[in-house]
Amino acid sequence: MFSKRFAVQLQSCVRQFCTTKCLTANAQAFEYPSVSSKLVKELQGIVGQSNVSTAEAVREQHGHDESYHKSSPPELVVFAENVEHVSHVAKLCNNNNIPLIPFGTGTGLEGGINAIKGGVCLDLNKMNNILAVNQEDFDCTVEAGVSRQTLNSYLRDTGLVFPIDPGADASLCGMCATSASGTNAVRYGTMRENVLNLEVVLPDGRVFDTAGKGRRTKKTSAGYNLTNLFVGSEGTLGIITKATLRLYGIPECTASAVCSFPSVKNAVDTTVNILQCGIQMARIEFLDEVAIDAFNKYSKYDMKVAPSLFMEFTGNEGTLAKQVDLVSEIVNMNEGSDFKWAEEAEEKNRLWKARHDIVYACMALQPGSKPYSTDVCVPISRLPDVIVRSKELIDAAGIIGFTLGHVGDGNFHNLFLINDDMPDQKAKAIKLSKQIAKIAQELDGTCTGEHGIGLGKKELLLREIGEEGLEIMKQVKSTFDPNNIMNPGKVFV
Ligand SMILES: Cc1cc2c(cc1C)N(C[C@H](O)[C@H](O)[C@H](O)COP(=O)(O)OP(=O)(O)OC[C@H]1O[C@@H](n3cnc4c(N)ncnc43)[C@H](O)[C@@H]1O)c1[nH]c(=O)[nH]c(=O)c1N2
Ligand SMILES: O=C(O)C(=O)Cc1ccccc1
Ligand SMILES: [Mn+2]
Repeated sequence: MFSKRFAVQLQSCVRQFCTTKCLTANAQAFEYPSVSSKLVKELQGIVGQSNVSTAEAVREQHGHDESYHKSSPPELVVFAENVEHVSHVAKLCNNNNIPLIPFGTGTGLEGGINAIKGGVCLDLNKMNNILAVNQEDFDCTVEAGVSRQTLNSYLRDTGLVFPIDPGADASLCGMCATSASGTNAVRYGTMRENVLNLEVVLPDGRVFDTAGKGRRTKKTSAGYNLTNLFVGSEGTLGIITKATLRLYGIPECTASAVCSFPSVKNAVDTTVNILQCGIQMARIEFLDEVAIDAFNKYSKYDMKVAPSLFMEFTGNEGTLAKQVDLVSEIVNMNEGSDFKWAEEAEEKNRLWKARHDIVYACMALQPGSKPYSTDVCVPISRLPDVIVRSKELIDAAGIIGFTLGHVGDGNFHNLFLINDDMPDQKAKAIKLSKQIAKIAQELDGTCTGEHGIGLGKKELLLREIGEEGLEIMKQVKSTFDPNNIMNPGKVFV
């Protein structure tokens, strides 16, 4: 019997021996072989010449997401048009030990698409058909490249909506891959609660449906939950080529409001009180005074520069009025003031768009900067503690940090502005981010509520689930991806 170590050495010798003409010089430094011109021709044979690009601009565009992580362009980009393309490309890469990185829309915030080990980026945007909308069953099935806004525009006349809203117009399968959520998870949950089935291509080319072909039930007890194994897998297990998603009726009535508080603690305590009273809210968002200042300047508002809550209520006329009364009472009890209501649809849309633009609002304060984000989530009772402590750390570090987030879920972000010309900012942001994640973990929370592990939080994942947990995750990965070609270098230390 060969020992495992010997087998790995042997594999690496074979790889080196097999490496033919390289496309990029720096790919030589990686443990994976470079993409040979022979392989390029084979890929062109699968997807057609026009669907393979080695152009510098295309590679660069696919080498980074919206995070602070430095760009790592893939050796080439392949555009798939259908699941057969995906299957053949995966198999070819697998047989040649070439890294394969699925690409949605590149709006991720943890460096998930950066090709740090070289290889092939598989862009799925050309697979953009909405395959089914079952109005009477409240579900739909979309191909990998369909974005959230495209789906919702398509649904406009049906009275239905796909509500999960990370702000960015991300691909829905990318949102599955990162287990995205956003402002209205309080009411609708995250991607985990809203995916009924996924079509997945494994690295060996097999295509399968995680809940069984054509299944689209709200409930199932049939075996392991393979669907949710792929939700949040960040491209490390296989390629999601189709998603069957839950839809919701647009609520009869919606009301949005903002209000201000004398301190961060008052605002967060209000959130905790509202949730502990069991009041059904659609969104409860927090912005601290630094974020409100950026919000006012960028989106032309004149809110009081103070810690604030943005809320959304949904229901019918009767239920809505009761909720609003109760929440107003809790707000007053916590010294909240300056209640402002957005009633017209236009006004509400403007308010929530401005909330979603907050990252750009903060970045506008330091043009050319990139956002460095924390993304912790804690049990709701621990939220005041972790937010107050994180703000104290930020003040002590002498760096500009914005605090905002989906406090109704116990999930919040600190945003630091990173300018490549100011290395001390980056060092401070990295240190703070780790400190805050560790505080969250100590308070029974997680280092990421919605952005994922990607490149920057691998150590924190180990800390969160321990050596054994990580080892089990690695075993799961090797079952699906024994050659470790799927998005290597991500998630696992
Ligand atoms: C301004 C702004 C604001 C926000 C956010 C981004 C930005 C720019 N996000 C983050 C982002 O929108 C979210 O992570 C999306 O789910 C990413 O979807 P993309 O299609 O862009 O995936 P992207 O292309 O960035 O890929 C992300 C990861 O998923 C993998 N992947 C993509 N498509 C795949 C597929 N079909 N099969 C397998 N793997 C695949 C990739 O390999 C990578 O690891 C966010 N998020 C959030 O949850 N809440 C929020 O509030 C926000 N807010
Ligand atoms: O706005 C949000 O809720 C986000 O998740 C985006 C984000 C990006 C960078 C820093 C903080 C938040
Ligand atoms: Mn968020």
